[in-house]
Amino acid sequence: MLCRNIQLSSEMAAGAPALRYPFQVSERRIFGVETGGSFVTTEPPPPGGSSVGDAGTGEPGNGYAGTMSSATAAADDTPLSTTGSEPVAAALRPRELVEYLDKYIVGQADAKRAVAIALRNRWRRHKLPEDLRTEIIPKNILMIGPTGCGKTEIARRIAKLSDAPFIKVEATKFTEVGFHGRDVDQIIRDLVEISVNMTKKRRSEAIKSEAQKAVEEKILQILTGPYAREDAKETFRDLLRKGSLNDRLIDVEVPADRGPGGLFDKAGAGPGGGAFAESNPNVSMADFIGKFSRAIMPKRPMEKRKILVKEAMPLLLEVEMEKLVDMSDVTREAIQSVEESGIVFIDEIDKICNPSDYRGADASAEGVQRDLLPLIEGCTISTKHGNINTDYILFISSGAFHQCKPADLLAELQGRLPIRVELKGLTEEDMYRILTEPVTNLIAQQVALLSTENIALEFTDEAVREIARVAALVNKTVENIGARRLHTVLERIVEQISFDAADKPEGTVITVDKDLVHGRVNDLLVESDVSKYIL
Ligand SMILES: Nc1ncnc2c1ncn2[C@@H]1O[C@H](COP(=O)(O)OP(=O)(O)OP(=O)(O)O)[C@@H](O)[C@H]1O
Repeated sequence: MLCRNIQLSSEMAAGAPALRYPFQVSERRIFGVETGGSFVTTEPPPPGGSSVGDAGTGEPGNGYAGTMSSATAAADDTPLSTTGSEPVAAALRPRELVEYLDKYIVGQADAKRAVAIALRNRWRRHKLPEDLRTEIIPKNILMIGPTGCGKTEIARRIAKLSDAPFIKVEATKFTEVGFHGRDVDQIIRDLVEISVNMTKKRRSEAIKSEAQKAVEEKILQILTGPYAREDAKETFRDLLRKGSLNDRLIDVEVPADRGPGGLFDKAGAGPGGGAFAESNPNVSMADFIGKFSRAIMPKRPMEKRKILVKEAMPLLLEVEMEKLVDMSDVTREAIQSVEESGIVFIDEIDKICNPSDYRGADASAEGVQRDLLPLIEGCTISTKHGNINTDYILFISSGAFHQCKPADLLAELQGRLPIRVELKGLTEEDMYRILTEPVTNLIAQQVALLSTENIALEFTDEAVREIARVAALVNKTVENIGARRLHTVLERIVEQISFDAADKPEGTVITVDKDLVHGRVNDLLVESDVSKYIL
């Protein structure tokens, strides 16, 4: 492919203030290499596979030089669980779980280990005889570390890996002062909703191809009649699959509240003109889940209508899926999944805790701790899907503990958070590693985004180091928001490129080098008041 190499770096740096950092030309490593016209990445080995672990432990930068596709990111997030009650991920050894986490999160070894052990303990507990199993409660975790250093990310990743229902809440939401005091039981109710949706989605995915087959048969029967010869039917099947019959009108029985002029508006992608109408039966799962959840409750009236094949397909698919997924099974599985594998992440727990020498009258903070206690100790919460026992839910609490210490929490709560792990603040070197090592790191994401416009975006190693340096500096001088700073700095650097990309000729190569980074952020660094608002 012909690549027009635009030295955008010098173009953009031309108007930039004089460089204040003497920079040496060191090894010039380019990140984001074009391969055969598209960006691809080395597929990370499957979590739990024997080869887990290279990316997290290799030389910084190796993990992403090159390439990435959005498909990779999706594949990587695929959970391992299929069974709900005993997730496959829990069967991974702690070492493997840590190696998996290493692919996404830099450093924070203690926290990774603690979470990996907690997950493994779930698996161990399942192996025990029932009388002993009921005695063993999860060892909840207290993560202590500054904002943006990876606390939530560790918990979220492990939940995703094990397909466990996961919820993050801010403890401060429950303070009694003001008008917005919330009922802590709502945490569990929300978790159940999440679990029901996950289970529905899992089950729907599992039966989707079966449902599609049934729809195909139904439409073929309408088109060819009940006594058609097999070979004629096969010809029609071919045409149907190719979409050649999409605009044929057929008489079909569909739910009365669907179809043109029916319940779905255009935004809802109804067959009256939205995405459904344009698509074939490969309805997006998200679309389907939304419609499906409305569809499954009461039995809906059906009506015979004359509609196009392409309109009938999604409607019939809905009906078939409705038949195949049993909602009472979904609810049962969802509840079991919450009770056995649910993870509740309570952030900012330090904000509902008063320092021991505090003499004020803030009863609300302690009140919230008292409210949370039964949940964490184990109790039964009633939800619209049924009662939930919280005994075996894993609670991970976290906080920076700048103003107070874990010992200032209620003694009972401390007892329920027996595992303490400290996460470290991120250094400049950590920032560099975060930019380069995780499989879906920020640089690879930018490269992938622009590759959709057939633009090859490259970052020199020096540029990446400079981004890390700037992020660490702004964190130090303005406010420490941890790795979140990388987003703001990087966005500022690529903003112009992103804006112009769609107007560039295909195959354009854009190189971000140290000069370009300076040009974009240097002025902000000089005036920390400005950087406070912009970075
Ligand atoms: N050590 C790390 N490695 C890779 N990415 C990280 C790391 N730390 C933070 N990040 C990224 O920074 C963002 C914020 O991290 P996270 O949500 O884990 O913060 P946190 O420690 O839970 O802070 P807070 O308590 O403020 O929520 C996420 O996008 C996460 O991926």
